[in-house]
Amino acid sequence: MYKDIPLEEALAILMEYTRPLGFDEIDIIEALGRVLYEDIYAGFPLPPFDRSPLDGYAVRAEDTSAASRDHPVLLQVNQTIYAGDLPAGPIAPGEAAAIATGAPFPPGANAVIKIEDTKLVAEDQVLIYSQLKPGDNYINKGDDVPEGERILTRGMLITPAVIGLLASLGRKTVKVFKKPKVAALSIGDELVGIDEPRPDGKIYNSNIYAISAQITEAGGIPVPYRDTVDDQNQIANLLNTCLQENDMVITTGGVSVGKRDYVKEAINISGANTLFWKVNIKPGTPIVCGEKNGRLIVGLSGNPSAAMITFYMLIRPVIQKITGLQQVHLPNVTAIMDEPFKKKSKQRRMLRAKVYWKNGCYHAVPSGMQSPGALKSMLQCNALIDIPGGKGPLSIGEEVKAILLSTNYVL
Ligand SMILES: Nc1nc2c(c(=O)[nH]1)N[C@H]1C(S)=C(S)[C@@H](COP(=O)(O)OP(=O)(O)OC[C@H]3O[C@@H](n4cnc5c(N)ncnc54)[C@H](O)[C@@H]3O)O[C@H]1N2
Ligand code: MOO
Repeated sequence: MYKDIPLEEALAILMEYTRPLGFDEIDIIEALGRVLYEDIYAGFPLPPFDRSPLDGYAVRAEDTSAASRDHPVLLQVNQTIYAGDLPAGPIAPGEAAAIATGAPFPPGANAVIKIEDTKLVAEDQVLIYSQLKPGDNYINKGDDVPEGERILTRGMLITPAVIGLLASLGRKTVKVFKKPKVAALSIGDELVGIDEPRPDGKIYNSNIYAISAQITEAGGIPVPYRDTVDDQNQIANLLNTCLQENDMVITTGGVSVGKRDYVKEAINISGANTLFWKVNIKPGTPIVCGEKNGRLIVGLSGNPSAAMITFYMLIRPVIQKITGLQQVHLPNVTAIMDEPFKKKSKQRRMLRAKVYWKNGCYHAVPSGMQSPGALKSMLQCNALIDIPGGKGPLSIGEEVKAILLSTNYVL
């Protein structure tokens, strides 16, 4: 078992035990936010035929070479092509085809003049008021996506644009990585459920809800369990149930050095192998991690903000890797402190902060009280300022590294 290890080392250990789970085939309409399991190749070009980008007339550009505002050219309209139609036939010299946006080009035409630069003078005669070059307003088949191109790749997050492309290629269903089931359980004699009365000295179990929401946000399926009291055998039994029924287990509370902090012992009793205890990061230091049959148990601090922050740094990338996502690391930016942070910190600290864009660069302010049990400061927190151990206090104007948790408030 490793003890007091750097954050990056803890993450590397967790990642080592993390594998994707296979795939589900689902309707594309259900696929937003899932991760592509398959590479997608274009079975046909997009657009699938040469087409007009405008409502107007398809012409031979050569026929318009003498056209101007004062001396329009008269062409014979030999057909009308609407979107969804096929051309009735080619156009010959001196002819034009009325054409709608998205309609296929007739053979012989090599440009489109927009309707505003023409005037219909009889049912089948049109005046052309400007010159065109071959290829003007002409969309070739495959201009957007050539046939055979690998347009989407395994491991990509499915966005609305991905869904649009799948539909353009006629895909009704798509293979996506399976979501992991992640057990969430909270440990502590002081906890009561939100549907129960709260006697003095007790607190509502908020972690189970916040952590479940973070599991969902990371792409997993949260499976909340009833909270459990500080009893090592009960915790161990519950851990084993959770391990059997889920792909991973997250607990909060009972990981420190108190007499009744039993999660470390319970991991042992459950038959899991302890991988590490304590990570060099404030808040959330006493995090513990075990593994049994390739499934991870991660015990986070009971302190609500500490649990959420260590979740962002250590659990989110793990769940995202199980969901098959290629890009799991949070982006970071350099920001300028707009308020001081007065504490010097022995350990590396993740300071809850609000980052925003001002005068051409990022700025940051602490987002409130930094005590590990204070939750309100997570409300406006869109970033964690990564302060190395031994550094601080931070003064106004100082440059810091800010790890972005979301783009809320950033712009
Ligand atoms: N003597 C020492 N004491 C502590 C140390 C230490 O090194 N020496 N470490 C401190 C640090 S750092 C942390 S972090 C906490 C971690 O404590 P635990 O993970 O054992 O958590 P608990 O003691 O069970 O709870 C801490 C705090 O959070 C509240 N809590 C717990 N569960 C929930 C929940 N589900 N929902 C809402 N709030 C919860 C709990 O009531 C406590 O107030 O230990 C320090 N102590
Ligand atoms: O590591 Mo703890 O969450 O700071 O008090």
